[in-house]
Amino acid sequence: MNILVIVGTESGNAQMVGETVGDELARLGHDVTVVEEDAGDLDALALPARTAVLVCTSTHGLGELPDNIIPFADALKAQTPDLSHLKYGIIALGDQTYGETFCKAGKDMDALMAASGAQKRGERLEIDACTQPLPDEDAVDWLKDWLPLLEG
Ligand SMILES: Cc1cc2nc3c(=O)[nH]c(=O)nc-3n(C[C@H](O)[C@H](O)[C@H](O)COP(=O)(O)O)c2cc1C
Repeated sequence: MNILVIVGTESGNAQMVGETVGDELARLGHDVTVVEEDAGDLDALALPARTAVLVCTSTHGLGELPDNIIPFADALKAQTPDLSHLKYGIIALGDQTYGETFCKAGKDMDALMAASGAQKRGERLEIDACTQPLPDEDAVDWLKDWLPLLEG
């Protein structure tokens, strides 16, 4: 499958998770692209050619998107592309001690993908940095359950 991984990160954790997931997808024989910047140019993302998009983002500020994923979010809001052919999943990194804004960027990206018509597959993975020092392990476990859901 042709899978695009879009990373939102401030200090590298979600980047590590996105790259690990990308490596695993490639190892399994998928055609994978991991995008960590300049995702605001939707044409360059070749979305019509993709089977699925996996958004892997942390949350910063008080529930805000990391800077590097804001152009992608803004492009979705401004252009409202028809992504109804795409399946998507969300891996959200956060910290429970932030309370109400726990993993909010992941939740916001989830809503934006759904608003563009993309079809959600699986539950959003929410990784708590406080209790999970190895977020990439959780992500690879989650990926094993997510991939079969893309078949249908
Ligand atoms: C300044 C700051 C603000 C944060 N705000 C939130 C937040 O509102 N909600 C949340 O769930 N996590 C929050 N976090 C936790 C990060 O999302 C978490 O540490 C994550 O692993 C960082 O991933 P990154 O290195 O990819 O940016 C915040 C972390 C920092 C340093």
